[in-house]
Amino acid sequence: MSHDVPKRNWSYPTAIKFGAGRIAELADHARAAGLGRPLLVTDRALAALPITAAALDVLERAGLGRAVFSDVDPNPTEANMQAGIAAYRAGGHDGVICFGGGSALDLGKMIALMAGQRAELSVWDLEDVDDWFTRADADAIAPVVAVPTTAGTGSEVGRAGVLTNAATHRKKIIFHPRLMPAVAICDPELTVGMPPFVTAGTGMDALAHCLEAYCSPHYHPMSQGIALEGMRLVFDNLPVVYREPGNLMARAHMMSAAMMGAVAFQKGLGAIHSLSHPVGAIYGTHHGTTNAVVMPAVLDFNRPAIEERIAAAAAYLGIPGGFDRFRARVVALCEELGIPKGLAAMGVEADRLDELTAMALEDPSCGGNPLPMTAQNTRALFEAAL
Ligand SMILES: NC(=O)c1ccc[n+]([C@@H]2O[C@H](COP(=O)([O-])OP(=O)(O)OC[C@H]3O[C@@H](n4cnc5c(N)ncnc54)[C@H](O)[C@@H]3O)[C@@H](O)[C@H]2O)c1
Ligand SMILES: [Fe+2]
Repeated sequence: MSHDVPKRNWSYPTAIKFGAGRIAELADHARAAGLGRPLLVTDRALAALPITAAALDVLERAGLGRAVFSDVDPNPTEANMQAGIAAYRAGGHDGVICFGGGSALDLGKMIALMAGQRAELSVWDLEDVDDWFTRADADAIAPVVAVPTTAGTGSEVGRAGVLTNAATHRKKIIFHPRLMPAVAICDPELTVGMPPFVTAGTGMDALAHCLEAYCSPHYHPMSQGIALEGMRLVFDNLPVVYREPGNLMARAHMMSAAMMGAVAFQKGLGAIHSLSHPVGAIYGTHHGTTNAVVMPAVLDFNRPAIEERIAAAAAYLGIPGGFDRFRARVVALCEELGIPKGLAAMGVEADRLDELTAMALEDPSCGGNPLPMTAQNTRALFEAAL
């Protein structure tokens, strides 16, 4: 019966240097990854913070310079990428240090991916569809060192970046197997200064990755286990870091949960992400916060397909009472974290739901949802989440 065994491509993460204070090792790991003239890519707000100056000091003391590119928007765009490529080429750099949240990490990865490619290749030709990545010259991809300062996207252990096409208002997942950072430096001290709403939203992104991976129907038992334990880490630690920003152990657990979510979601994402991507592309809302807002409605939507599976998760997580209590726990967590009560509270307009529905159905995350998504049920889902 060997023909019943599914064919799958699994890939597991990069080297991870985990622990408080490990940013002090940045120059050593950058050199080991082959970087002699790195460009540190971060965003404008982070560029002004002491954690960034301290990281640059480490590089400078080791003779690696302190070149920075910080023209990065939240939900970064192709224009950000082109400006970054120009800075990379002008500085004669030989690799990228991605320093920040998902926006800076992804944009840094896009610069590393595209700076050495032939001029005719558009980044949109490398969308995560079929084997489009083969259009890129793999040997031209610059090495990347990733330093997350949020605990949510897990981009530091992933092979993709999310880029917004400002012309079409589409958020696209750009993928290449060689885009995996050579090393990720995960220092929980870097996440302590996140504003509370960023702590909340990014932590809910990690939960969304674990939850969607766990519920996805695809066969991937390793991801299944990782997603379940990732959910436990979020439920146990996200309220703690929100209340006590300086709790380093809880911050460390959230960094682990973020990476576990990203490792797990190679199993698949689902309706949470397919709804959230168009909302983020049109309204510029924070990704993880948007995921949290739609999460209860998506749980209800998928209930017929996931009720038993969620009951099993609830039992593992110490939430007695099956699906209903699990859902109630998600809602209570959102309330505790001050997550907006619906998409309307984030500025989403009812008269744009048809457009958002069409965009959600184009999003590749749909494919991992436990139930098929149609124009009718997706529009109804948006209404429920409004
Ligand atoms: N590559 C992936 O697999 C993947 C997965 C999920 C999401 N994403 C993408 O990542 C982006 C979101 O990333 P994010 O949620 O990490 O937010 P973000 O990178 O947009 O950062 C949010 C805000 O927090 C600030 N900030 C970050 N770290 C800080 C710190 N330590 N102290 C103070 N301020 C800090 C930033 O300056 C920014 O203003 C979206 O574009 C999303 O689509 C990517
Ligand atoms: Fe996400």
